[in-house]
Amino acid sequence: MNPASNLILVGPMGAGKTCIGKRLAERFGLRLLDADREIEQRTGASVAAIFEHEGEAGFRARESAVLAELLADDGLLLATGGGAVLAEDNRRLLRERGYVVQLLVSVEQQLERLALDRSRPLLARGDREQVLQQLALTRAPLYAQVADLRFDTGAMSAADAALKLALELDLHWRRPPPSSSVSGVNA
Ligand SMILES: Nc1ncnc2c1ncn2[C@@H]1O[C@H](COP(=O)(O)OP(=O)(O)O)[C@@H](O)[C@H]1O
Ligand SMILES: O=C(O)C1=C[C@@H](OP(=O)(O)O)[C@@H](O)[C@H](O)C1
Ligand SMILES: [Mg+2]
Repeated sequence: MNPASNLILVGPMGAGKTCIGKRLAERFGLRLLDADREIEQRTGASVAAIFEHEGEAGFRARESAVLAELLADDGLLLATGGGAVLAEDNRRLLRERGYVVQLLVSVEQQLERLALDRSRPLLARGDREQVLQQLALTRAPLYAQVADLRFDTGAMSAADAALKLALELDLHWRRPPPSSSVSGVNA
């Protein structure tokens, strides 16, 4: 949706949604929310523990509920989890409630960035490269369905990626005017 007051980051694990999101939130004066952290806070358990005890279906149900709750608000920078686009209702919500940026990353870069990571349960399911390739195949079209803008995080640092993406957003993201100017009332 454009104009939109929320900025939403989607994309695969290791694309940089969480760490680029932090920098963009500061740059644009948005309230930073990370869907995974919000799920963990509400559940009192880690993402890995939720997968272990409730299965992926249990995690997805929690994820959908949290996305709906968080996106009732405005002025957010929402870093989603990589599977947030799986449910059609989630995709509709993301499109309706924000300007959606799809972060692109190659499987090679994912493998490098996540080499030491033990917190992502989907990466513990077998050969990491095969898992990531399979996820990329099935999910790339879903990210594309919701994206207003695509941004390749490529071979640059997270800090540089955030700076470059901010410049792109300055060009393309139309934010609604502050509510005071909409109503014509000045404090
Ligand atoms: N553009 C980048 N270049 C190098 N490392 C990155 C980049 N973006 C993210 N990282 C690193 O990759 C890891 C995963 O990033 P994260 O923001 O958690 O990804 P996501 O939330 O999309 O899964 C972190 O260690 C982060 O520092
Ligand atoms: O791709 C996925 O299905 C997942 C990605 C993770 O978030 P990040 O994309 O922030 O790593 C987290 O939500 C969970 O491990 C499942
Ligand atoms: Mg993340």
